Amino acid sequence: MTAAARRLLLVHAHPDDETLTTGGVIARYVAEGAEVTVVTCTLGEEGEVIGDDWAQLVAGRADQLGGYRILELTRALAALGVAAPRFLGGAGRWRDSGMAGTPSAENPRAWVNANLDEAVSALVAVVRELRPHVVVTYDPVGGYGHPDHIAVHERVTAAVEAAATDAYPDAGEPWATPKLYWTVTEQSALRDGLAALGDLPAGWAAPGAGELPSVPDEQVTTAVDVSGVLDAKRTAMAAHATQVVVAPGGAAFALSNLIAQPVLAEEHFVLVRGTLGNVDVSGRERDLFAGLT
Ligand SMILES: CC(=O)N[C@H]1[C@@H](O[C@@H]2[C@H](O)[C@H](O)[C@@H](O)[C@H](O)[C@H]2O)O[C@H](CO)[C@@H](O)[C@@H]1O
Ligand SMILES: [Zn+2]
Repeated sequence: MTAAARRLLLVHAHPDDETLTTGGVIARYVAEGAEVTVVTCTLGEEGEVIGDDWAQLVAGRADQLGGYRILELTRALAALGVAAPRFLGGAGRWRDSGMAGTPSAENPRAWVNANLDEAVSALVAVVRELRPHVVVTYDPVGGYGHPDHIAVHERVTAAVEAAATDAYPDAGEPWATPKLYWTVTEQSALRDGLAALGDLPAGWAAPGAGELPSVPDEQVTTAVDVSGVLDAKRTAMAAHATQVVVAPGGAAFALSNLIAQPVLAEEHFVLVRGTLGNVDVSGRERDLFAGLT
């Protein structure tokens, strides 16, 4: 398969997720000529805001953060080489549900309250329109347990399966996606990345044991080298300025909780649909499109 023919679809919950866990593969595969589409399911309306400049945009005050995060996402995707954001159901269709246990999950427009059939059929239509060779989404716990991430995992999994059948006949011609992956953080990469961080910026803290999500190394099927595009990934992180701050020197980043996380030179995945392609001596693929002729 030529690089230009390769089609990758990534489905994420909020603006910033695409960069934080898959910004490297987005930039790498765009640079290699693949067709890369990022679909985001909410505008991130319930986010906190780093700094004072845009602090009054939050949900409990002007409630304009979602609109502003469209700009941040546009800038971040530009840094990764993707022309424009794409929101499931159109910008504003579903709202950020907030962290687990917060009242924002009561909002009828919240992603967690979406009509399941409507959400899955919208995802089926995207899959059948784009006919991706590879789809990437979250693992069953949504990475770190955010309700919106868990719902994205469940609905993307259902949609990839349904898209291959004659279900949702109004959503386009069936398409069997060859490979579906979960984006994950490998335990040893996180451990070693944290150990390599030098002094942290004032006010930052190192994570406690187990505070950051990761999976045992043996669960990782695919490790993609993104060392060549880390500057683009850092620029994209910085574009999400209300959500993410990159430490001087670029080795670490933090969200609004100022818990230090390493910027890793590999991004890790678990293949959950499809066949493992050519693997290296460690038994891992090094390419999401491995094995696709
Ligand atoms: C990476 C991600 O999914 N961010 C979400 C998350 O934001 C976190 C949340 O505000 C938490 O309370 C903070 O401690 C943490 O620092 C934030 O990253 O949840 C938000 C609300 O649903 C969402 O907008 C944001 O994109
Ligand atoms: Zn998120």
